[in-house]
Amino acid sequence: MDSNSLPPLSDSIQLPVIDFSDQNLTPGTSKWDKVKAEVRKALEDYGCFEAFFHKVSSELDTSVFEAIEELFGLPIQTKERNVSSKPYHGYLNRNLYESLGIDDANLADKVKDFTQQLWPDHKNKRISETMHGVSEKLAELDVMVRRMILESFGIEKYINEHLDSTNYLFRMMKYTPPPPVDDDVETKVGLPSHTDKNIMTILHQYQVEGLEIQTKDEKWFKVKPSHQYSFIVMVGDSMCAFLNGRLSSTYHRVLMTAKKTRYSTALFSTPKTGVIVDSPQELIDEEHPRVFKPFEFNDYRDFYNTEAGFAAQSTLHAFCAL
Ligand SMILES: O=C(O)CCC(=O)C(=O)O
Ligand SMILES: [Fe+2]
Repeated sequence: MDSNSLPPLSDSIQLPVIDFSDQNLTPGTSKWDKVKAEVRKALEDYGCFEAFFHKVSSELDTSVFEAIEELFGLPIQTKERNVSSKPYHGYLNRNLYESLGIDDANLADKVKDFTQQLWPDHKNKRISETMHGVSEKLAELDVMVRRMILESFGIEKYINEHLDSTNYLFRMMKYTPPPPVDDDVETKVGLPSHTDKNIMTILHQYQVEGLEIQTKDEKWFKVKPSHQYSFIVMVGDSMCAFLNGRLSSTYHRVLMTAKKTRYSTALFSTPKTGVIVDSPQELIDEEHPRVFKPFEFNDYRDFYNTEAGFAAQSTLHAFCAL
């Protein structure tokens, strides 16, 4: 989370809304090409957009919300059993922010391992099926978006290799409202300003707002989704590096201006251990010289976990700019 001084409270922004709910949204169709152009434009302008995605039904959304409330309601000693060897993958608890993580959340057995950590006796099948169900659906959205991005840059021949080189982390977040007496902006920070380090992120907030993004002119805006069931899709640093800087990752943060507990979820597509994040030669030429040195994602995340990495204005530039 890069250090940034905090400006006054922000206005709202309506991000471009892109509809992924057409059953016939398949590669090669005119509908696909239209949505692809919208995705490219929104990501160039904002590094993120709002997606409508009917495959996560309102029933599934409600089940996820109930499951999250139940998970965070567990005793802290139980939640602390959600451990991982990778940083930012297990249980975290800082100030207003608490979060739990499921690695490989699109794989049923891995989600069962997670619920077994928390409920060793009965594994909580209901919750594991819900979390696996939503992760699987959101992974479909992630694949569509990434396919569109690669096609739009004329590098679709790398799509299978690119998809095979990533896995999915699903995180659930809980933000507690700050004490009502204190009106200092700093005490409202749920999550400080940062760019995501992974490939793409799909965020969902449950009714209580708080997510803010920084636009290219460095102004902060509250994200106001146009619909309760929509998702915010964001470019992460690894996608930025893979595309030789052609799309930028978005600075975002959570400010707890609401007086209610806020829950959110995120599906992160992330380079697998050992994968080198590098731009295809097609994206490097005289007009677009190479911007970043190739890197192994775990080294990048480890750098972010150091004092220098955390303090850097841009972790990506501090780590691997040429
Ligand atoms: O809770 C949110 O809306 C944002 C979470 C986030 O930015 C993150 O987990 O990286
Ligand atoms: Fe983030």
